[in-house]
Amino acid sequence: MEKPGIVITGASGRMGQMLVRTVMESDQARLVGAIERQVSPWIGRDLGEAMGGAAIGVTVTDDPIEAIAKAQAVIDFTSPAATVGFAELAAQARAVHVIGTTGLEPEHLAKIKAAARHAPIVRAGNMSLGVNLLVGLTRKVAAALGDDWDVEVVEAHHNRKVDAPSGTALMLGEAAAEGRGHSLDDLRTPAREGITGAREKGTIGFSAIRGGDIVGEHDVMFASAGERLILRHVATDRAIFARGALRAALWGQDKGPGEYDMADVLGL
Ligand SMILES: NC(=O)C1=CN([C@@H]2O[C@H](COP(=O)(O)OP(=O)(O)OC[C@H]3O[C@@H](n4cnc5c(N)ncnc54)[C@H](O)[C@@H]3O)[C@@H](O)[C@H]2O)C=CC1
Ligand SMILES: O=C(O)C1=N[C@H](C(=O)O)C[C@H](O)C1
Repeated sequence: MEKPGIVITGASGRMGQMLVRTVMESDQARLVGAIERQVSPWIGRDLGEAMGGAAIGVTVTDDPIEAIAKAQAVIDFTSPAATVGFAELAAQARAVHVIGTTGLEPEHLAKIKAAARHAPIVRAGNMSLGVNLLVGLTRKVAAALGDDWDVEVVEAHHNRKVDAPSGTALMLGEAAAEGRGHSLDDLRTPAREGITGAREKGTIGFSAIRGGDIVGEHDVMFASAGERLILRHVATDRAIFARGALRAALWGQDKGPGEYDMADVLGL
């Protein structure tokens, strides 16, 4: 059987380039397309050459309809508005859509849900094995410790990141809330600034650091009187996200329409 053909969106981005390398090195998938924005200087160029290497016979395009029509999977780490458009096109092509994009608002999620009626969509704010294990640990620790343990999620990322809190921080916050039998919407504290008043018992707070080339660091802090428990994940290489995304694209090949996450892919 032919290996699944993969299209990478946002191919010139930090994750896009990492995904291209990961798919090219894989013996289980073929790279069949690379999409960028119309304004990108990479449009019309051979992808391998644009990345500073040898030609690979894939031309970067700003025509997602043509590129996605020949794909069995679309791996997409771009922006919320772009991702919604790609979800519709991947659904029309009955291709697996792997979404790593973060910063998605309820209106984007509603459109993604609609697209998932026609094809499988795997979406996660973090595609690494370590973070997805940490999500499960966070749920368990939050359930074991009562709400006299304050939960704070602290994340740090590079200075080009545009959304906060990170998608991972929100996954961890949601897991802590679930452990306490709530949804994050019930327990989330607004960002702190000025005279905020004392901390409300049982709530979940978020802090975001942006600087330099930090790949991604997340702490879930449980703070009580006299002690603190901190669960930590540190990403030092974007390859962990790209490997997870390719794994999701391959896993989705025999799945029916629907919304899935990395816990499904990893069997957690
Ligand atoms: N779920 C996960 O494991 C991870 C998620 N991310 C998320 O992935 C997203 C991208 O992150 P980076 O690669 O660091 O950003 P980036 O800014 O380096 O790359 C994004 C790329 O998407 C392209 N793009 C935007 N709109 C487009 C459109 N309409 N058509 C085609 N291309 C388009 C941009 O030109 C750019 O090249 C962010 O939301 C980030 O939070 C990043 C790392 C891991
Ligand atoms: O933008 C990034 O870089 C990352 N984004 C994801 C997030 O928002 O959590 C995953 C990872 O932390 C890197």
